[in-house]
Amino acid sequence: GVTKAEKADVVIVGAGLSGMNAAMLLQDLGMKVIVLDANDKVGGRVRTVDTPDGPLDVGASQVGRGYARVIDACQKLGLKLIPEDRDLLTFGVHMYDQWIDPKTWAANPLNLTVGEERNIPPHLMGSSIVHKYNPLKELDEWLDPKYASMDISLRQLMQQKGHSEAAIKLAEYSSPGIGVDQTSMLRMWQEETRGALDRRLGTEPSRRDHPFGEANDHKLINGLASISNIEGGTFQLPKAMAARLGDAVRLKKMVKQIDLTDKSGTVTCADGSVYVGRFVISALPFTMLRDVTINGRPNPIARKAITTMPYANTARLYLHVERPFWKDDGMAPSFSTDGPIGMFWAIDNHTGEGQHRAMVVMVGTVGAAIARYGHEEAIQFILDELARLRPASKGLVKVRTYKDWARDPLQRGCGFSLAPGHVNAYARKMNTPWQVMHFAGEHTRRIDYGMEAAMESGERVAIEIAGRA
Ligand SMILES: Cc1cc2nc3c(=O)[nH]c(=O)nc-3n(C[C@H](O)[C@H](O)[C@H](O)COP(=O)(O)OP(=O)(O)OC[C@H]3O[C@@H](n4cnc5c(N)ncnc54)[C@H](O)[C@@H]3O)c2cc1C
Repeated sequence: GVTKAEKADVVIVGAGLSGMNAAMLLQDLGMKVIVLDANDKVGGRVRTVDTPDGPLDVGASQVGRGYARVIDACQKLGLKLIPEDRDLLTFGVHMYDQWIDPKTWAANPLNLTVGEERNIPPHLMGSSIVHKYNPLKELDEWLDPKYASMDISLRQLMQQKGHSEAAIKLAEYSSPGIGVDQTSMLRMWQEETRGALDRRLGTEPSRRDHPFGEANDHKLINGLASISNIEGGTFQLPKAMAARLGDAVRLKKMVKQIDLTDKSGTVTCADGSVYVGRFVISALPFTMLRDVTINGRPNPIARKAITTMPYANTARLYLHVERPFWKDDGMAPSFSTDGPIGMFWAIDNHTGEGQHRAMVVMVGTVGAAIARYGHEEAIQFILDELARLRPASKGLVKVRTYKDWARDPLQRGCGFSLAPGHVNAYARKMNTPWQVMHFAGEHTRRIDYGMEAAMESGERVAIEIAGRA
């Protein structure tokens, strides 16, 4: 039969933080909104899983002290922020198939880097170089055309600055972003510059005793730790936002087609339901929007962004450690490796004794590579590799859950990236509305990152639409 279209002022596609923040703001302005999500739950990349160790965040978990919008939303919705209970134990380094002591690395014969490079621990080469040459001071400067010549890869930057091939090789395992060839420096520096802002909000540099040290400072400033979590798991936030939006949120609505004119947008779902809005907001990652048929006036910039924007992956195996096996083998509890499992994070329970949590964290090229394995196959592969590197861990680690975001059929990645050349090709213009369709989502950020970037983008589109309505 013929389906009658439901009408709204704004039809929002995607019930992640960005889509729902836009929806709440527009609803507050008296507009009728409908939010469509393909999943059977809201939240997108905010997801909490129940485990025998309690609620576990497999997506976003860390709330920075500078997350004004996230913190504000938590306060309004009655959610409690608690200091992050995650201290990473000391890191060892396994590279070239052996254990390396970062303290004696400068004199290690395996160290083929030259000059100053020799003093950089091998697993920090990428991030150190990115930091060293970051010219940005302001949060939105990465988009300033004066930096157009820096829309290049880390390999190109290192070659320009005269770094050794050995240093570039090391950076391959530790560069922020997807890899030394895949990510624009401007994209890496945007994230670095934003991260530095949070670090300046009260964390003393002297306390930064390891690369993730900023998460390690439990000192409260204005009642907030440097990193907080949402009590009960981060999913409490999208859950409370959805409750506030009430029946405006429609689940299991897989959007297939968007037809745009200058007056309205028509959104069609896989189940045949149709929604018409004076405005449409796309709050989908471009990995998903590229599967939606969009009919409208030709828009080469948006098409290029939607179809070519790369996405990084994060895959993590969450473990319960029965007994601290690092006391048996005498090695550093956590480690970084140039092999296929990337990083093992041993997470302190604040006593050093007894049971611990741990995570195998795979990002960058390692995160991309693991996505070729199915769920069970990946778990076995990771456990085998962990047991090979740390035989003492055998039998002492229990799997709590595994999440590979590239294999999530509604996400296909953990976060947007921009390839060398992409900032110049489309990033400065991609947020321009496409007729009545506006673009939200963490990938449309200007100044923020993580969940706060999703919230920032939801606020921006709500203001854009309020201005046109
Ligand atoms: C492993 C991991 C760790 C992270 N850690 C942190 C952290 O500690 N701190 C932090 O601040 N940020 C973190 N982030 C980033 C943060 O989760 C994201 O920036 C943010 O949640 C993105 O929100 P969004 O609204 O842009 O998109 P999403 O959350 O991706 O929302 C998009 C929605 O669209 C839906 N959808 C997809 N296709 C369709 C379709 N065709 N039709 C209808 N609906 C569709 C999806 O189901 C989803 O709900 C992390 C992310 C990951 C993956």
